[in-house]
Amino acid sequence: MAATDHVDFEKFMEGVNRRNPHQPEFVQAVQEVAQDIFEFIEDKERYHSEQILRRLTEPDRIVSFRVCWEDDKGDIRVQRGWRVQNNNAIGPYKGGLRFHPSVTESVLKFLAFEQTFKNALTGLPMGGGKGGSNFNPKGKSDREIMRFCQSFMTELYRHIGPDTDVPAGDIGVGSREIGYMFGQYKRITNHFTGVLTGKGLEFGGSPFRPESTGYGAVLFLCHMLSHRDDAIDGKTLVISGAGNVATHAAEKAVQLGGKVVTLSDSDGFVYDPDGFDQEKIDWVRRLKEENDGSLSAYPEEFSNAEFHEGKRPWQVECDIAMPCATQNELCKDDAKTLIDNGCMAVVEGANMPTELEAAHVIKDAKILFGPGKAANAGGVAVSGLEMSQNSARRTWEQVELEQMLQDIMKGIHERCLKHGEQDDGYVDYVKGANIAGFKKVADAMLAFGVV
Ligand SMILES: NC(=O)C1=CN([C@@H]2O[C@H](COP(=O)(O)OP(=O)(O)OC[C@H]3O[C@@H](n4cnc5c(N)ncnc54)[C@H](O)[C@@H]3O)[C@@H](O)[C@H]2O)C=CC1
Ligand SMILES: O=C(O)CCC(=O)C(=O)O
Repeated sequence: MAATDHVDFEKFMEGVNRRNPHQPEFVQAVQEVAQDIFEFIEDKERYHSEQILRRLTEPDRIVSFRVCWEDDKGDIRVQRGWRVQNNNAIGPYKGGLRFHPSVTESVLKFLAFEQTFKNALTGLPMGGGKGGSNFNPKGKSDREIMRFCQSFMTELYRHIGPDTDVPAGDIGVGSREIGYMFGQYKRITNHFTGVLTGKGLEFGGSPFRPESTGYGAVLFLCHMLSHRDDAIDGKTLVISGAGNVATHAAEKAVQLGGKVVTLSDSDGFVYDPDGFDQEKIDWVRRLKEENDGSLSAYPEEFSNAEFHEGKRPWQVECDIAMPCATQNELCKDDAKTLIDNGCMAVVEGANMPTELEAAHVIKDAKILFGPGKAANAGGVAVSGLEMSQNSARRTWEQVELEQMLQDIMKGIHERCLKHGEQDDGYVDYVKGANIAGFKKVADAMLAFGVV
């Protein structure tokens, strides 16, 4: 095929839309990546003739299954479960499981697609996958969670394995759920093996996995700032979310001299003008982990703070915004408000928290923009290290893992610079991450021929 005969970006996206009806999140994720890839492969014939991007937008396989469980009243409940195995060109499928009522096939396909590039960016040998269920853990008893996890794994176990596919946690799936699922896997298969990451330390988990996503995102932010001869010390941060990623991002930012003034959940956001310190962050963590509570209770405990019901925190003045809750939580108007208020950096702790139009506003303003697939890759990176520890049947110390995470985040930043630095000195981190992630996976696919 001559270079001029290539399918162009618009035609390509028409095809993606046609083949994936009613899957807006997946189409959005593909569009965000494909824009940059089309520019990169313009003069690279093999990527076109071998249809690499077309192949990458068709998951290797999607498994969908019924999850039946019994609630505490004895009623039978039926949920849907999925595992999307997107691409294993550079290693076993790897990526989290999400339990949330908003989970659909589209959401999991977008997450698995993103995960493929993210995992490549870490430099570790991991392919991309994602899974989960529309099960809502909110308000469920511990026994109900256990029965659901066991039922979920009773089907999932036949599709995963330490060299095949290694799931982990995501929204609604923490160490408790991983424990229940690992227990069931072991019981069914009689294998004690590294088939899940994020496990408890007593049974093969890695120190530092809980901290790694949030800490890694702040380390990535620090690299972005230092590339501009700046630092986090003294900066005000607005963070959304109150879960694993948000609270650990807040903790690391505070340790490094930042002032974090918000956290949020699905009920609204807390503004604390005095800033969150370790005691307040621990309180939020306990509220969420032990009591499944709402942040609306925060001002009763810390009197200077305000709770803003049903709102997101992007109106609050800040130097740095870190969306760490969920997808599409920062829209075009939010982006404009942040920029008007003098925000100098948006760094994504969550996966695709920024709507496409908002991302364009941020890029056009030429402020720093750290995409999730680079900024939040520290979590899956330490999961990759947990896989290595399990294979070698050993455990590294926390200090060793912290050092490895630092090196990995530095490497990801360098890979983004390599492909994202523009002639005027502006670094397009989105483009840099997309191209660096794509190139590694694409070159492996080329080596395999047409499969
Ligand atoms: N846990 C991990 O290691 C990694 C997580 N991520 C991403 O980070 C984000 C957060 O995940 P985790 O902290 O692990 O989950 P989590 O379950 O610990 O916390 C999620 C938080 O987001 C809030 N939230 C959920 N839906 C919301 C909505 N519609 N509006 C406002 N708030 C909402 C919840 O209230 C909760 O505070 C997700 O996008 C996830 O995919 C990315 C990389 C790794
Ligand atoms: O640690 C893992 O494998 C899961 C991480 C994840 O789901 C993510 O990076 O979004």
